[in-house]
Amino acid sequence: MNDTTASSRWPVRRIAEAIACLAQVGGLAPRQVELGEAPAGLADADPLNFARWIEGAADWLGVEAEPVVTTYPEIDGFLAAAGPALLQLPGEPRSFLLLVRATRQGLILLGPDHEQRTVPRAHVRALLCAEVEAPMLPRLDSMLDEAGVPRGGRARAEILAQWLRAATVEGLWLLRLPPGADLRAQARRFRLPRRAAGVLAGYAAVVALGVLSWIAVGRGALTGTVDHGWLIAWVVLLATAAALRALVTAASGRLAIDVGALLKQRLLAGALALDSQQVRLRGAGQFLGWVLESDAIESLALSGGLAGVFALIELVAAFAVLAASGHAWPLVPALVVCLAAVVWLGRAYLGGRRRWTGLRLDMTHDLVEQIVGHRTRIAQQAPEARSDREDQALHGYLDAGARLDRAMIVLTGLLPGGWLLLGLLVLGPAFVADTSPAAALVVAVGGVLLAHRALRSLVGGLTQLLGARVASESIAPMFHATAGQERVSPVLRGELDPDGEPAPLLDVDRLSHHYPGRSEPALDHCNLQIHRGERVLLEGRSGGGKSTLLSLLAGLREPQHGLVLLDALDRRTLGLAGWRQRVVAVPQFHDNHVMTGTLAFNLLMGRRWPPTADDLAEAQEVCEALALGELLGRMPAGLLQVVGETGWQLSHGEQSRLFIARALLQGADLTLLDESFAALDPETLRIALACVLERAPTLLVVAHP
Ligand SMILES: Nc1ncnc2c1ncn2[C@@H]1O[C@H](COP(=O)(O)OP(=O)(O)OP(=O)(O)O)[C@@H](O)[C@H]1O
Repeated sequence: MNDTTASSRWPVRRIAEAIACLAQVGGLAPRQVELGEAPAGLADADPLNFARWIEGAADWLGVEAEPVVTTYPEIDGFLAAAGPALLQLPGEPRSFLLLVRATRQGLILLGPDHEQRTVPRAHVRALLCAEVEAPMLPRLDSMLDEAGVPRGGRARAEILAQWLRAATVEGLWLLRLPPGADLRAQARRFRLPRRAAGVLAGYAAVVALGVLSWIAVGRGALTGTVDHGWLIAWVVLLATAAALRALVTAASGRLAIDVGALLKQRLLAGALALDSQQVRLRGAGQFLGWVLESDAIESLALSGGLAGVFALIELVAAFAVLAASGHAWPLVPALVVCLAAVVWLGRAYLGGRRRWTGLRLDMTHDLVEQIVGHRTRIAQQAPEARSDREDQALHGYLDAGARLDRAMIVLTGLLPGGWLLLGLLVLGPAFVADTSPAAALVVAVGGVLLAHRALRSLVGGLTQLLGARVASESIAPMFHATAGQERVSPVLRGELDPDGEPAPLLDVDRLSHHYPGRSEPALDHCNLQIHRGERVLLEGRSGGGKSTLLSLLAGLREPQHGLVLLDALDRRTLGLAGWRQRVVAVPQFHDNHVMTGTLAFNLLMGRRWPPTADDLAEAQEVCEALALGELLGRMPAGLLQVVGETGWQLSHGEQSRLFIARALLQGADLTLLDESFAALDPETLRIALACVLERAPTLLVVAHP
């Protein structure tokens, strides 16, 4: 390691400070909170817990540390584009480099003295890859020596890249703002305000050049001074306007893509942060409606927003031209009246759009519910009664759609056309009576035409913006779902284990839960203690509240009364993410899902994604221990086989074991299984139970005798 790189190395003891400094230097404006020195056990924590602590520490600072696993050949590309990023150096003791950003000269690293230094990218790359390369080097070097090829040449690098093309480099984290962060901060990070101002200034210049070119044409035509030089000047003006317009279009396109990405990220984060119980209560149909609306909001808001702002610029130009035309009265007041009409009609359009969207969402909801319950309907509902409700709903929807169309026609068709007619009528007498100089009339007509174009863009943009507003009203819960998320200071797993009398891992004290609308509580003053290493079987009558208890223990529901403590800490202290890392639940079969994706993703989604090579090896091992090895052998792509609705179909018992494997692989302290063995034959049950007993550190199983 050269001196500069060595002096940029951060020890694990100062990792919290390192993340905070890097976030600050990287423009992520971290929260000003004290993290102090890393916990004593962090240096020796296993990689999974170590990674979780880093991600938790970043979260506490209000930034996101996204783990990255790159392949050996991709590491150069990663270093060239990453930053701010945390790079863990291989080997013991654990240490880090903080990559601020890449430049042409090399990588800018932030050192422990808070100084930034530029080091060659190759140095950092060599350090990160040393461990992966080491086993290959003796064979490679002797091969090169035998062939008489110098060891330092390109051949060595090329052969290594070939040999190690599937090898992975781990221990890399990108620091960035979380998708749920304040939108203004995110916009600043992408320099959106500055770029938007640039686009607007560019468009204003395009409009100004357009007006200037018309002034030039008008002057030339009216004064009869159309010569070669004049023509060239006019062409130059037009060409400049065209080139500038192309630039503005490209810049606004890029701006729209970045704003769209920001919105999408926010909505996705919101969707993931929604309370799962609430989502369930609303039903899949309403959720689908939200997803459709969220798709609409992006395109409507972006195209409408830009069109609207461009139209405002054109309107300002139109007012200026009309004011200078000598016909400011009555053209300027007439244009103001037209704008007032736009506002008034816009309000009517907004009301119609709300009604129409509401009906559409209701119909989407109903349709999905009917698809879900289709077989039941066919079996139980009289055929003649089946379409009554749909007919009524469709009628209402079509009626609302027709009204909305009428409002749209008035707004987008009649209004701009009406203005054009009005403007020309106002100027008509002056034309006929020849009372006004020709130049003034030409300028006035130009102003009327410019205002007509502006009005057309304005109403077009306005209808799209109003559509986006209505869509955003319907998906507001999804958009704001990330707002109230708790932040908790990171706690390293095992750090709290007391040395003396072992406290219970789980301590439930007088826990009660009452479902709304139910006369009896599902749980009433329930007490339970589970110590580390214990295996508890929970039996009880159907409807006795076992699943409710498990959902409370797993953090899927908030306790209404009573306490649930884990290692003597409550959920608020550990945070929802911290709680769910420590307690994993396998809900009843009908509440669990196989995602359409690879088997590996389905197994490791609760542990870490993307997975490391060790994660994949452990997933394979757990599958074999659960008697899924034979199934894996049959799958052509093994762990990478796509499963789920459109993929490889799994039997009931295979799915149950996939859910168990997913839970075991999460590496939680407490595993909760809700009738997970119900679908297994006695032999498979014996194997699966043995695997669970061996691998789950502490276990609570709900089962019927
Ligand atoms: N989401 C819900 N809303 C309202 N009531 C609910 C809800 N979930 C469960 N309940 C009610 O709470 C009570 C306890 O249900 P729970 O599912 O916890 O029982 P259980 O012991 O797991 O039953 P089983 O052994 O049949 O799975 C039942 O009376 C049930 O009807």
